[in-house]
Amino acid sequence: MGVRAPETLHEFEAVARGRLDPAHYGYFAGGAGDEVTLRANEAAFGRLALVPRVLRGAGRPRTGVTLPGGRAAMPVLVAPTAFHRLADPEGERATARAAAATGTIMIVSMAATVAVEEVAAVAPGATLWFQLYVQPDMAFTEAVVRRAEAAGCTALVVTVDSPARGLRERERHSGFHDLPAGLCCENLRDGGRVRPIVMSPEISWEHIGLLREITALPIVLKGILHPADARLALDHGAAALLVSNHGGRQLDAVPATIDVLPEIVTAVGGAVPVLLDGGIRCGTDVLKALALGAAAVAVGRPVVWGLAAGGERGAARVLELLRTEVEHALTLCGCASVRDLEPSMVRRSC
Ligand SMILES: Cc1cc2nc3c(=O)[nH]c(=O)nc-3n(C[C@H](O)[C@H](O)[C@H](O)COP(=O)(O)O)c2cc1C
Ligand SMILES: CCCCC(=O)C(=O)O
Repeated sequence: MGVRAPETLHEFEAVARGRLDPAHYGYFAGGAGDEVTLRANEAAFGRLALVPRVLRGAGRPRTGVTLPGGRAAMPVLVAPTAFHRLADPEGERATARAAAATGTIMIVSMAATVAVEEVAAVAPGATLWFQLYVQPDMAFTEAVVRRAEAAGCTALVVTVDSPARGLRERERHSGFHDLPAGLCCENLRDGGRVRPIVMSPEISWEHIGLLREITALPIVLKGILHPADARLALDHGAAALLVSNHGGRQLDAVPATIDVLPEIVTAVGGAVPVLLDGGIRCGTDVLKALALGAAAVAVGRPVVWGLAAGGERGAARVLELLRTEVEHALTLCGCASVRDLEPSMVRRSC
C-alpha cells in the first residue's frame, strides 16, 4: 500500500488510482454526462454542518443498527458495485470477508464477478443482501432470486433507477468497454451461457408486485428520489427504501441524495427504514445522513478503492476507518447511539 498506509478514504482513492488499469479506474470512478450529480453528492455533504449536544454523559456510543435484512455493527453498509475482480483477483470474496470482519452487511451486486453462492461460502460470517436488476424474462429473474435465497441472502435490493444504462463519458474516454476474457457476471449464468444484464424501460410496479409474490425476502427498493415513488413503494410492500442516484452514474442532473433525503423521510413517515447512498466519504457524512432520518447509509466507490489498494485488508481498513470515525463523531456529538441523532443537529452551513 505504498510508503505510508492510507488514512482517509480520499487517500485510498489516490492509491487505488495508481494501481488500477486507467480504463478500470475510469469505469469505477466515473459518472454520467457532465458528472454534475457525481460531484453534487459529495459537495452537498460539505454544505451541511453538525451541531453537537454537550454534557450528556452518553458514554461510549453504540454504532449498531437493526434493519429488515439483519443487524449491522455499524450504520454503513457495502453498496452493490459490479466487477470486483477488476480491482483485486479475489474480487467479491475479499469484499465479503472484509464486510464480515467489520460486522456490516454487504449488498452483493447482480453483476458480481464471483457467484453469490461462492461469496457466501467463503465468508460464512457475512450478512449478505442481493441486488437485483429485474429482467424482463421473469422466469430467469425468479431463478436468480432463488439462487440468492439458497445462498442465504437475507434481503433483496431491487435497483429501480436503471430503465436504461447511464451515458458515461468518462468510462468511454478511458477505454472501458467490457470485462476482460476470463471474467463474467457469474450470477447471470444460465445453463451453458452467461446472459447479458438487460436494463429495460418496461419494468414497472407490476414487476415489484410479482417479486413480492415470488419471494418472502424483504424487498429494498434502491434508487428512489421522488416522494410520490416513496409512497408507491410502501403500497407495493417495500420493506425499506434506499435513496440513491446510483453514485451519479444514471441520469445526470438529478439532486444530491442528501438533499432529497428529508422529503423522502417525510413521505415515508416512519413506515419503513430509509437508507441512503452517494458521496459518503467520512464518518461525519454518515452522522449528517442519520440525523436527517436515514436508518443507515451505504458506500460504493470507497470499498472498491480499498479493494484495489490492498485487497481484503484494504477493503476491511476502509470499513474500519468509517466505523471508527462514526464512533468518534457520535462521541463528540454527545450521542449514546445513532438513535440520539436528530434533524436539529444538522444545519446548512453556507
Ligand atoms: C463501479 C460501480 C459499480 C456499480 N454497480 C452497481 C450495481 O451493479 N448495482 C447497483 O444497484 N448499483 C451499482 N452501483 C451504484 C452503487 O450501488 C451506489 O449507488 C453508489 O456507488 C453510491 O455512491 P458512492 O460511490 O459515492 O458511494 C455501482 C456504482 C459504482 C461506482
Ligand atoms: C451491467 C453492470 C451494471 C453495473 C452498474 O450498475 C454500474 O456500473 O453502475
